[in-house]
Amino acid sequence: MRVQPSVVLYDTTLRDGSQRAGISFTVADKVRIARRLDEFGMHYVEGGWPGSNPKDAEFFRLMQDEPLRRARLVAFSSTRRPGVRCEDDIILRQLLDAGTQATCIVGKSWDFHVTGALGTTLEENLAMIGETVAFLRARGREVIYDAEHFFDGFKANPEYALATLRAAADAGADWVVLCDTNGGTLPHEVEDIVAMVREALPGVRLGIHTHDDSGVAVANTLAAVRAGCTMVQGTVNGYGERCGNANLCAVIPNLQLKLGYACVEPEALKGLTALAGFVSEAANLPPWDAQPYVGRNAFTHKAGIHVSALLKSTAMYEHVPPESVGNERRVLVSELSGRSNLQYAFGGDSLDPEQSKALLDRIKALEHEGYQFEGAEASLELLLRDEGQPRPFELESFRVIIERRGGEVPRAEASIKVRVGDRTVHTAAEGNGPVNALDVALRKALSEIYPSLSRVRLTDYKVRVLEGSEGTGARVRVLVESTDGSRRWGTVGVSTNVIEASWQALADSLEWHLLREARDTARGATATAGDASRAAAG
Ligand SMILES: CC(=O)SCCNC(=O)CCNC(=O)[C@H](O)C(C)(C)COP(=O)(O)OP(=O)(O)OC[C@H]1O[C@@H](n2cnc3c(N)ncnc32)[C@H](O)[C@@H]1OP(=O)(O)O
Ligand SMILES: CC(=O)C(=O)O
Repeated sequence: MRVQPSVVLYDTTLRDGSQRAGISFTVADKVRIARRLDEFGMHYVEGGWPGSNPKDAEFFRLMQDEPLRRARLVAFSSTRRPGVRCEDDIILRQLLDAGTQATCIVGKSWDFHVTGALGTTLEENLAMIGETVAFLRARGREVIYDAEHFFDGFKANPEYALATLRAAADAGADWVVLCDTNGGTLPHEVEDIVAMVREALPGVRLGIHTHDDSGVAVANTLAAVRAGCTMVQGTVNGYGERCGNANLCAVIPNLQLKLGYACVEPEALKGLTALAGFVSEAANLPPWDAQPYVGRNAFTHKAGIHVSALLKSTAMYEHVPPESVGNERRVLVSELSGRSNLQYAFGGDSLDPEQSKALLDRIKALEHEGYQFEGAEASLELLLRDEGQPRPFELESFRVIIERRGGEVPRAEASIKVRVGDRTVHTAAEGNGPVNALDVALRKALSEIYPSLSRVRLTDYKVRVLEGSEGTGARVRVLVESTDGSRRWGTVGVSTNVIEASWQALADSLEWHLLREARDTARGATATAGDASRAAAG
C-alpha cells in the first residue's frame, strides 16, 4: 500500500463530546482524559469553551500549571458577537485568559443562520469572522477556524459560504475546518464539495468536522480526507451532540490501516482499544460492545461456520488483526456452535469427536432450556468436568426465610447443609436479601476448608425473565460475574425459582474458582518437579 502524507488528528471529546446527553465530566476527568489523549498521540486536544462555564475555565487554569507533553491544547470559542469590538467581547477575553497557544473559533457559513440565528447582516458576519481571526493572530495565537454548517451553507448559497472561508483564510487562519454541523450530508456530496473548496481556496489547509445524524460521520470524514482535507476532528467513541461526532476510534484505523495515511505510530494504534475503554469509564457510560475496531464484540466469533474457517486462517472472518488496535479475538460457545468453537475455546484437540458431539448436544439442549453460555464461560467449563471426580462441595439442602416486621426493612436468613468430602457442614447466615444470605451462608460453610474463597467477590448479578407470559411463575436466568482480584468469570443458573437459579450460578462460581485453584497448584507443582529434575540432571 502506498504511504500517504500524514493526517492531523484533532480530538474534541472534551468539548463536542461533552455536548452528548448524559455526559458531565468533572474537571479532574477532563485533566485525566486530556493527558491520556496526549499520551495516545492526538495532535490537538480541544479542552472546552472557557467562556462557557467555570469548570472549563478552571480546567484551562490547571493545564497552564502542567501543560500537555506533545499535543497542542486548544481553547474553543465563537467569533465576536455582532456589533461588538473584539477587544470588548468578554467571550474572547476569556478565550485569551485560557492561556493556550492554539485556539478554535466557530463562525457561521450558512446565510440562513446569519440572518435567522445571529440576526445580523451577511456583511457583518464576514467582518465578525475576519476580525476575530485577525485579533487572535495578532496576539500570537494559532487559529483553527470551524466553519459551522458549511455543507448546508454551500448547498444553499455557495458564493457566500466560500466568502466566509475566505474571510477566515485572508485574516490568517492556520486551518479552515468544514463542518457538517447537522450531520445531514452524504459522502459523495462531501467528496464533491471539498474538491470544489480546494479549487476555490488553493493553498489553504483544510480540516473536516462531521456529525453522525445520518450514520455516515466516519464515511464523510474519510471522503473529505480523500478529497484533500488534512485535519480530522472527532471524538473518542463518537461521543457528541445529538447522534455524536465522527468516531476517531474508527476514523484513525481506517485512515492508517486501510488508506495508508500516517496518523499515529503503529505501536500507539495498539493503545486504541484501551483508550476507548478509558474514556467510556471516565464518561460513566457503558462500553459500546459492537463498536467497530475497539468494541468487545469487534473480533468475537459465534457462528460455527465462521470459527471453523478462522481456525484455518483468521483473515477469513476478520478485516484486520485485532492486535493492530489492541483488541482481542474471542470465540463464543452457544447453540450456534460446531466442533470448531469447542476446539478453539478449550484449546487444541483436548476433546475427541465423540466428547465434542456429546458436549455440543448438551449445550444446545441447555440453551433450549434457557441457559446462555456466552457470558458464563465458567459454567461452560464446568460442563467438561469429569463426573467421576469428587466435587469440592455438594449441596445437601438449603432453606431461606424472608421476614418483614412492621415497617422495618425485610431481612433474609439462609441455612445450608453442604457435604465436603465425608464431612457435612451446617451453617446459617443473615443477608439483606435471600441471595445475599445464601451467599454468606455458603462461604461460611466452606471458608475454613477453602480459605481462598475469602478473595472471591460477586461483581454483577443479573436476572432475566425468559417467558414473559408466565408472569411471576416464569423461568428466570441468573447470570453472575465474580472476581478473585485478578480474574473475572461468569456463571449461569436457570429455574422457575429465582433463588434456585441464583444458587446454581453462585455454586458454579465458587466451584470454578476452587477447581481453577487446584489446577494452578497442580501445574505449579509439576513445573517445580520439572525444574528439580532438570537441575539434578544438569
Ligand atoms: C456547533 C457547535 O457545537 S458550536 C458550540 C456550541 N456549544 C455550546 O453552545 C456550549 C457552550 N455554550 C454556552 O455556554 C452558552 O450558550 C454561551 C455562554 C456561549 C452563550 O450563552 P448566552 O449568552 O446566554 O446565549 P445563548 O446560549 O442563549 O445563545 C447563544 C448566543 O450566541 C450567538 N451566537 C451563535 N453563534 C455565534 C457565532 N458564531 N458568533 C457569535 N455569536 C454567536 C447566538 O446568536 C446567541 O446570541 P443571542 O442570544 O444574542 O441571539
Ligand atoms: C463546530 C462544531 O462543533 C460544529 O459545527 O458541529
